[in-house]
Amino acid sequence: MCTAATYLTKDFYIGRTLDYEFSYGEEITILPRNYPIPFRFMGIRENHYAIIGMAHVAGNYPLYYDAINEKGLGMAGLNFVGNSVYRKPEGVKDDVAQFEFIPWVLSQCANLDEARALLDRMNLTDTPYSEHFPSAGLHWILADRTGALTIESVADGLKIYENPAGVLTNNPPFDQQMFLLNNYIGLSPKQPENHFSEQLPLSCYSRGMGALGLPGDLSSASRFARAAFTRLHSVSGDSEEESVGQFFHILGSVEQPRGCCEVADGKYEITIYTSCCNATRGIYYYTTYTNHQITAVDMHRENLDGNELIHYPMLQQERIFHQN
Ligand SMILES: C[C@H](CCC(=O)NCCS(=O)(=O)O)[C@H]1CC[C@H]2[C@@H]3CC[C@@H]4C[C@H](O)CC[C@]4(C)[C@H]3C[C@H](O)[C@]12C
Repeated sequence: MCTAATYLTKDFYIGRTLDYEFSYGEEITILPRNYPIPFRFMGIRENHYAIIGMAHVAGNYPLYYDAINEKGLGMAGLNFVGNSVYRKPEGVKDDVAQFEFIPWVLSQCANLDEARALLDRMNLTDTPYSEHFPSAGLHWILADRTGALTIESVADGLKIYENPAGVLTNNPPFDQQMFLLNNYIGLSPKQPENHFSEQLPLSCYSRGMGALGLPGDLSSASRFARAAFTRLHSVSGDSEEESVGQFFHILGSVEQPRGCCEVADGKYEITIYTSCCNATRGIYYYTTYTNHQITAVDMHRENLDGNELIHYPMLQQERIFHQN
């Protein structure tokens, strides 16, 4: 499972957890402005916005999982297995292979409005990257500081939803996830009043009882509700440290410790990495399962006019600061 979220303070942030039982060997990857992007059906784009994100680099091609561009637009792909249905290229609309979706949007759209117009004329195809990489069943969150969309290619077409919750997890489809939030209409960060019965002398015996009933398990619908509640009630200062710190707390509410989600005999899904991109400033922050120190890769510290891919492996070593 995975969870993605957006966050707005002075700057705009977007990030995700990547939860799985193994890693594909992903790296923080910068696609500079003059690195030609070959699209399967749409020609080669020689010049474009610079992009930074997490990608598996295959044959010098960045297969992005999540990324931002230099204009402040961000996007993340999350598993949507069993519901995603892609089409064949038709030569009518813009045919875009599922694995090219993130570079397709981020290379040419400066904001959500431009992306909406692009999505209106797009056909998402099932074309695999190669025989080693069959097309992944995904859905996406696409966001800038003005709002967020969820994009789902399903049996009856390409669905584009406004996403006022600012979070995305996995199944079920997004409209059902939003509907299920109705179940939690009574939840609040404030202490509850006794609406149960005036005939009983009920009272709060602990702090935090306003959100009693918020699900604590790791299922996708439960993570959706928990991440949405945490994000929508989030309070932080607007400095970079406070914003990034708070963002990691939002996604920390849905992180997966090894042992709680068994996917096969003795195999467990864990939060392999958590990212937080400052989309305004082009900085990719991350932590990994084994390294809690927030580490940053800043696209503007690289030559963005270059034409070579730049990639950094995630630092995995936990560093404990010994205070005495
Ligand atoms: C496995 C991950 C989702 C984790 C998740 O959600 N786990 C819950 C399982 S469950 O929801 O409970 O069933 C997803 C998220 C992004 C994906 C890559 C996107 C680029 C590229 C697209 C190509 O077409 C295929 C290879 C490719 C490298 C993809 C591999 C893999 O698919 C990645 C890593």
